[in-house]
Amino acid sequence: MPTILSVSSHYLNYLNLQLLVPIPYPLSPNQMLTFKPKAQDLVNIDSGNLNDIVVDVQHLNHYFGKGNLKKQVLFDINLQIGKGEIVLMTGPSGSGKTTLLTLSGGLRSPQEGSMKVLGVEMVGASKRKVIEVRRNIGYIFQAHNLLKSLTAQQNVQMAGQLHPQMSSKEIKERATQMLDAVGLSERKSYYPDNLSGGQKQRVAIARALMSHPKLVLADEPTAALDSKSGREIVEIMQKLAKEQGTTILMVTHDNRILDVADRIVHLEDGCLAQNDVLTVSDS
Ligand SMILES: Nc1ncnc2c1ncn2[C@@H]1O[C@H](COP(=O)(O)OP(=O)(O)OP(=O)(O)O)[C@@H](O)[C@H]1O
Repeated sequence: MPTILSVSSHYLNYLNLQLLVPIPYPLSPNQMLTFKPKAQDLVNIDSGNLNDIVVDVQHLNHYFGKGNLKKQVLFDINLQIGKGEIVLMTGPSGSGKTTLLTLSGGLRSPQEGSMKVLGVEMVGASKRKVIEVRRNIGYIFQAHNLLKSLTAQQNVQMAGQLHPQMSSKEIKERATQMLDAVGLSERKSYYPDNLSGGQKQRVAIARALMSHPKLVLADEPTAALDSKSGREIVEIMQKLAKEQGTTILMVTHDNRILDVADRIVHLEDGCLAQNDVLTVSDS
């Protein structure tokens, strides 16, 4: 009898997936998991709306808490991010970076002002619309959220399940291609526990970019890594994003990686410093 592994429902919700069968543990490296997107979520983004502005934030305010405990954490944010742009967001702890990132990713509902992501107004958007947007976004977090019971290859393949137009064969091929691109050709059948921190983060990048997302949101992806691995991670992200025309919004405290940005924006006490343009030298 195989042991039945319970997959966190939080994790599946995050991927907007529904588990069709219990997962026997451990899976053999070649085994393919069967998930399907929840039927009501099968709607596509109309990329005709995009006009090359991927994130368009106007006069956005955000509050936590209610009544006497209500506290404003974002103040009149205005930010436009174009197609293929790599924008780094810096700022002191508590300045609102993660809040702005999670709002941009449809992981939190914006309340006031306007926030268009991939052409969709997220203020007041239905759950269905939000899920539709999220399917076109790749997320990379400091905690890589890999499933321990799945190999590197299977973890990456899971992201392909969000896209019903991709056949199982295509999903497998694309996952292999992405793991090759992040330099993990020799580690595809490894489980996360047998990978280093940098290697796990590479798997997370391969997973985030697996289905050609239009937007990648990364929250301190190098925080847990030594400087060499951190550098490698952002360079891989930069290269893949430029090749695929993907937009990246990345929160970072890591001064050593600022040069990968096309633009740096700075948050201070919930306010965005505007026109903080980085001049990247070619030398
Ligand atoms: N769920 C929440 N409920 C209430 N307050 C929150 C919540 N999440 C964040 N905050 C508050 O909102 C403010 C901004 O937090 P946020 O996590 O966005 O900052 P940050 O710039 O990402 O910080 P760090 O660099 O430390 O991660 C902080 O004052 C924080 O305490």
